[in-house]
Amino acid sequence: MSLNLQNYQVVIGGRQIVQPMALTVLAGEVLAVLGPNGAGKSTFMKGLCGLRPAQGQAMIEDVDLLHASPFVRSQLVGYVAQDLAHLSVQMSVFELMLLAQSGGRHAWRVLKDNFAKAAETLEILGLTRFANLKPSTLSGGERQMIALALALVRRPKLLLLDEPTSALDLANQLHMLDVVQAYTRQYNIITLVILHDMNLATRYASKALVLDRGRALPVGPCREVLTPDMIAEIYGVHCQVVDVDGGRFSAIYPLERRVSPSA
Ligand SMILES: Nc1ncnc2c1ncn2[C@@H]1O[C@H](COP(=O)(O)OP(=O)(O)OP(=O)(O)O)[C@@H](O)[C@H]1O
Repeated sequence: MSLNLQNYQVVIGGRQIVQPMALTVLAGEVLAVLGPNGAGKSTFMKGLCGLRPAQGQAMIEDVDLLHASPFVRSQLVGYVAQDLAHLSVQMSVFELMLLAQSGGRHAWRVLKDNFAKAAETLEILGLTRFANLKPSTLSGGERQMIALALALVRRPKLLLLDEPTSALDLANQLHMLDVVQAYTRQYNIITLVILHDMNLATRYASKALVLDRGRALPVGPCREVLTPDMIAEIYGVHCQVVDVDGGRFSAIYPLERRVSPSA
């Protein structure tokens, strides 16, 4: 299984937000999506799950996501948005975990295995203690973890995460991305994750896609893409890359801003 984008682009109100691009991501891979503020990362991702008017082709398992029905798309794609306002409902986390498995059907019945999947997913993420609480009573970071659980409980083939760690403390950033990486490998799915933190990207993603004003730079392994030269050119920041823990990790350390950022 793979995700194949051909001539994929997003135009909104006559403005080309994502320029025509091609991309292949293989099953079991985590692809980090990076780029400056306003580069088009969220729009790129929303186009794949039908929330923005994308053109071209986005094939997964012989289905073109751009022409699939919302129900078919919901069976294939799990999406965690940046804005989690939709979690402010008068339902408990466990009820939402059951609802998430309905795939958007109007006539919805709770199936026997829906309960087991909901409980198991909360357990994997260490969220069982929140099952009977309403998301509105949880912290921003806890809600981000719940949003991931709601995406995973539907066993997606394509997992799309828009800055999933933005509200998480250091331990939970690692916990969330450990789970995402392990889940991606274990279930052989495809994960695209928007991250601003390049160190998290190099640690958890096998490849990186950098968007610059809607234009996709060539995709490759994080260490080959996230170089000081690229960061200086695209972000206007002078960085040093250092090996950490005997080369097990590489860390990108910003030294100084070279030019004023555009956003
Ligand atoms: N619905 C919309 N209508 C018109 N323009 C939009 C819409 N959504 C996004 N844009 C524009 O598209 C550009 C890219 O926005 P997008 O949110 O995709 O960027 P991003 O890379 O995710 O940014 P950030 O890192 O700040 O979240 C911005 O200039 C934004 O104003």
